[in-house]
Amino acid sequence: MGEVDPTFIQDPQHRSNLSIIQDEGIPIIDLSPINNHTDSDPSAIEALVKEIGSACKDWGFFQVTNHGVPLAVRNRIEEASKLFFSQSLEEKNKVSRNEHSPMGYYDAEHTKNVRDWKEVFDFLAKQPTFMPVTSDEHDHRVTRWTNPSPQYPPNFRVIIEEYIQEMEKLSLKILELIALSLGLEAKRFQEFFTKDQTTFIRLNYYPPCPYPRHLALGVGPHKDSGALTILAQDEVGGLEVKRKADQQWISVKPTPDAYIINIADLIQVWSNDAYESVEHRVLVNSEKERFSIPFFLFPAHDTQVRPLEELVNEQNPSKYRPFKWGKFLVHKESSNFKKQNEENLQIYHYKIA
Ligand SMILES: O=C(O)CCC(=O)C(=O)O
Ligand SMILES: [Fe+2]
Repeated sequence: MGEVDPTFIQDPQHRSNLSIIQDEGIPIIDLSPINNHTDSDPSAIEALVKEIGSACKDWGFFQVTNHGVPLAVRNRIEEASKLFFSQSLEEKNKVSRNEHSPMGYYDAEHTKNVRDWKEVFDFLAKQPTFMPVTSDEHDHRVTRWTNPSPQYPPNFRVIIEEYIQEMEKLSLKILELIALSLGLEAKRFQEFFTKDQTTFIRLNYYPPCPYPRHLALGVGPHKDSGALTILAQDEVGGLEVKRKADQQWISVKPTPDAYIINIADLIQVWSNDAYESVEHRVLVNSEKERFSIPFFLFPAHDTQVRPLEELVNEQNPSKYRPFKWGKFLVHKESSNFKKQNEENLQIYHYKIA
């Protein structure tokens, strides 16, 4: 092993404990009641909504099976991702992210000021995507983000776009179930995603890590921004979720062809804290490389975010001041590079004391 690069070293409080807890883990939810169109039995849907509600409340994380996403579409993007990352650094850097275009390849992402042991390739769902230039409320300038055009592997863009379409469909179905579980109309969240979404997809590649496992992390502890995340992980494992019941890190066992869903910051605010965005992280592996693909469902930059009026009343007043999604995101991204002791600082920033 060579010398340890200090930029990868986690603070002692964030280092991974070597004894991994394997319990039954996050709930696995069968979505066949909504995908089985010939007999959509109302009582089966009701039971499903209950299951989703409990999973959101107790864990903020769950896996779904029988989700309707064709396995071939997933196989194609997983294969393409492997081919892309297997290229030389010089080739990958031809589509690297830069100040003007934050999409594309990047190998130096930091979570809370510590470098992650990973490489990523980011790709927008909508092109162009509009974003505020700064987080300053009085700065009304908006910039256009576009996608890079990787030459290898062949049809990379088409394969990614096909996968994004499937993720969009699945995310809307899950949002309907979440809305129903909160006692809202099924399509309540739809309006936030009909126009100018800022959604993007990330291909993650975690190379084998030569450092002692407790020193570095694939991704440091964090909560996801946006409404929800749909994650495809391969069979290697390494994702851990902080269990709400006792704050223990619990590993998320890979389940073939399942997707992992997690509640992100906006559902926390929309639901006025009924459902919370949960911390998670990724361990490094000394022998095996690992691939994962998160789809981050984000609304339009000018979406005004606040607890939904149906969910606030005198007994349960709004816990957040309204804020603009794009400003929040730009603020959060910029502070990812600063040292922070408090998780999810930006949401607290809008919290009414
Ligand atoms: O790779 C994983 O399993 C999770 C990655 C993650 O949490 C993220 O990219 O936000
Ligand atoms: Fe994440």
